[in-house]
Amino acid sequence: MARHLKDLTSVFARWASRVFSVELDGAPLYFGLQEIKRKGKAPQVFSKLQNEEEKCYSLLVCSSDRIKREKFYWELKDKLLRNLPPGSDVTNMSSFLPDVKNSLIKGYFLKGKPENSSHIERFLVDLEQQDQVLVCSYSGDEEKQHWTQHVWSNKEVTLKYHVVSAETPTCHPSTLNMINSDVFYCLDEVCEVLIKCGDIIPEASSVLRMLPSRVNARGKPDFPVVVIEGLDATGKTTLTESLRDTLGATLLRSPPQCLSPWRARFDQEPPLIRRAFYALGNYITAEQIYQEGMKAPVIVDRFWHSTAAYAIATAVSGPVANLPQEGSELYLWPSDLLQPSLVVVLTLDPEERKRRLRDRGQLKTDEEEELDHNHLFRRRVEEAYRRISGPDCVTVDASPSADLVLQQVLLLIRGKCHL
Ligand SMILES: Nc1ncnc2c1ncn2[C@@H]1O[C@H](COP(=O)(O)OP(=O)(O)O)[C@@H](O)[C@H]1O
Ligand SMILES: Nc1ccn([C@@H]2O[C@H](COP(=O)(O)OP(=O)(O)O)[C@@H](O)[C@H]2O)c(=O)n1
Repeated sequence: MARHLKDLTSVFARWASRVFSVELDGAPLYFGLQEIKRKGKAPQVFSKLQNEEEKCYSLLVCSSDRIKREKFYWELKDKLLRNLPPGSDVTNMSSFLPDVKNSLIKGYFLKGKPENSSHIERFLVDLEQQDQVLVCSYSGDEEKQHWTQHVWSNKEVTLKYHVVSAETPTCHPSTLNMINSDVFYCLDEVCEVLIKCGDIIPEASSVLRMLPSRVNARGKPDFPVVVIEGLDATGKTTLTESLRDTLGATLLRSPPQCLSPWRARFDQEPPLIRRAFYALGNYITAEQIYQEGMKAPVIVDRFWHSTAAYAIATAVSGPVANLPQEGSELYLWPSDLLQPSLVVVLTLDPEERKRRLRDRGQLKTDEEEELDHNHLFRRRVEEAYRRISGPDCVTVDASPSADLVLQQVLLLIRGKCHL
């Protein structure tokens, strides 16, 4: 057995209990495994194959080093699209043990034309030799009613399972691995990721140096702290600047100015690393809030709500129903991070938001770009904002004039913060 398969004893111990999810046309289709052949219809993933002769493969990225694993998975899609013959199809897939935390393994599902199978298989054998991926191929019987999964190891097929339909899991599989991977809940976990990725991203150590040596990220300042949240172009900058001027407050933002030189660099990295960067930004901003909040009220443009809501909304796909359920621990505020006195989320009709974006004519992050043409993503972000608890957020309609929005938020601040 190949070395990486030995390393994966725990994965194989429960291999037959695993469920596999393949994303087709944006929706996940699930299948499971059985050791004994039983009668039944082929799972949808296979019955949906356009061309009956198509060959299918799955690649699961299994390195035990999570930084390398995320980075390899992140870069693998491009590598597949570059190296596979034309006409091959690559979609996202994953494998997990239902309800078992941290059991999710991410990968890709491939379909190729039968005439390209030797080319594809040569490429997959090479890939497997890199000890980072677990390759399976799938074959159907004559009537394509019954499918078998062949687990590869060192160019050989070592295990075979019968493929069967599986029920849709009660929670989206991505939520199984979210804690301290997509969303961070304590500074130590954030630092651990950034320290470990120093080998492949030298900038990580410069970023870590921006963290004050004695962080008082949980301290409570004397003056109120008001966070303004919302999607891009909902009017956060306009409102936060007016609040600063009206209240004689200090205006801060997360990520803080000191991280600007590295932001574009970390925006290109896989979620684990990118989210750790933004999470660190919140802890640096928290320290600044504490210092400034001893002298005057503080207004903050984006904070932990942004980091968590975008991360959760990106990690799950599909409709809002796929988000972690309301009340889930995933929406809990980190216990070591300063809690603002008030969080206001600005909401805006999608058409008006687009109009403001166009008028501003600015470049957007890929995620903001995504918000524009993916209304499901936008709805997931807005709903995740709403579900985050401890401080909860108050939603304010940002479509009236800038002055009316300001007056409304001032009323909220006066009511909640006694200013
Ligand atoms: N209440 C408002 N009504 C109309 N236009 C607004 C309002 N608030 C902001 N804008 C305009 O919309 C655009 C986006 O606002 P901005 O404050 O930069 O948003 P954000 O900081 O949330 O990205 C700007 O051109 C701004 O002048
Ligand atoms: N505190 C923060 C702020 C931004 N972000 C990320 O940064 C992106 C939005 O930043 P942006 O610069 O476009 O926002 P605006 O300040 O332009 O409204 C989102 O994609 C978030 O993923 C974050 O994760 N945490």
